Amino acid sequence: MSYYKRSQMAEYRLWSANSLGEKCAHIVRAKFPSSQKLKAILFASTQPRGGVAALAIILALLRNGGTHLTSTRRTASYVDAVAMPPIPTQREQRIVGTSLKMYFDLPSTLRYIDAVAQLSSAAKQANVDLFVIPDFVTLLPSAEKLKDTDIQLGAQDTYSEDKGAFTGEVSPVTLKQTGASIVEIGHAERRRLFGETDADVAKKAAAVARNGMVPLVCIGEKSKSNIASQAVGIAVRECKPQITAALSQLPDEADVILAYEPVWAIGASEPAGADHVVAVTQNLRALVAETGRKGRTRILYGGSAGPGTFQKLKDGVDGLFLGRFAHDVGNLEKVIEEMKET
Ligand SMILES: O=C[C@H](O)COP(=O)(O)O
Repeated sequence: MSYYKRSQMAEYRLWSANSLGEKCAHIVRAKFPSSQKLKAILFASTQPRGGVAALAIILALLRNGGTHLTSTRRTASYVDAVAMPPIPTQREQRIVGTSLKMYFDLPSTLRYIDAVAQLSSAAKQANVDLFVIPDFVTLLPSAEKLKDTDIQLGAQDTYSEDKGAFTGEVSPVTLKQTGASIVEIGHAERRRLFGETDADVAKKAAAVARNGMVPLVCIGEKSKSNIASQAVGIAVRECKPQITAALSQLPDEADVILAYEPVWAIGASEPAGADHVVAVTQNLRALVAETGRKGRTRILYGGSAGPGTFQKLKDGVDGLFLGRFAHDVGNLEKVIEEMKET
């Protein structure tokens, strides 16, 4: 196969698979002169693990200023002469939302939903998708309050079967009927307190998609290393089976939201470090890219996030999943405003 054809195919692999590809290609296009761009793409294409390799190479290029790519012996001047087709650089629509967990009673939840409803036009103007996840009991009145807004309603969990003798569980069919369009599954608290496994979460993901809603799959590492270089590897290793299990049960074209929440950052005084989150989420994006799935995958960060967090993480995530720091609706408003500016 000609170098031209191979480089085209390599670039196609980078940008057609998903937003990781788009972002990688964009980085290469923006940062490097023609010969290096082509070499980077060609080099990535020769690697056994496509997207992951591509990302590693591109990150390496960014670190060393684009001067160490001469190991692509086969590229040479032949490739330098090739003109590449335009690369799409569109980013994912940003998204922010909050789960109330079990913090509020019924009247407080309804007051909260009223306040969130007021943010609909701000979110629209900022081009940010906004969602809110109250408890099950408050879903119906919340849906009523949000019906004239663009705000999406979510549920905090679901059962994996549509109907039957499952006392105490809530069917995804019923959730859909309330007006919910997002269902959170696999939160660290459910995994820890209620023993949910990756297999349970995967079945729930399938149930959510089967009923026409988007699964918001929570993932995150329990272990924390103080050695930064090790911490990223640990996180990716722990998150990988969580993602793989969920995606394995989802139709290829189903949309999914992954909420990356390091377990040790949930309920803390501050979010995980930005370098850590960006490195981990870029790796997770590469993992998803490897699957070649067609559905839209957006990645959020959660864990003590609030105003000021998104700006630091925007190279890795498409948005935030807020907890306590959104209990003050003013903070949620600030986050939306910040997403508009970044
Ligand atoms: O569901 C949200 C996350 O678990 C984050 O909660 P948090 O911000 O209160 O730590």
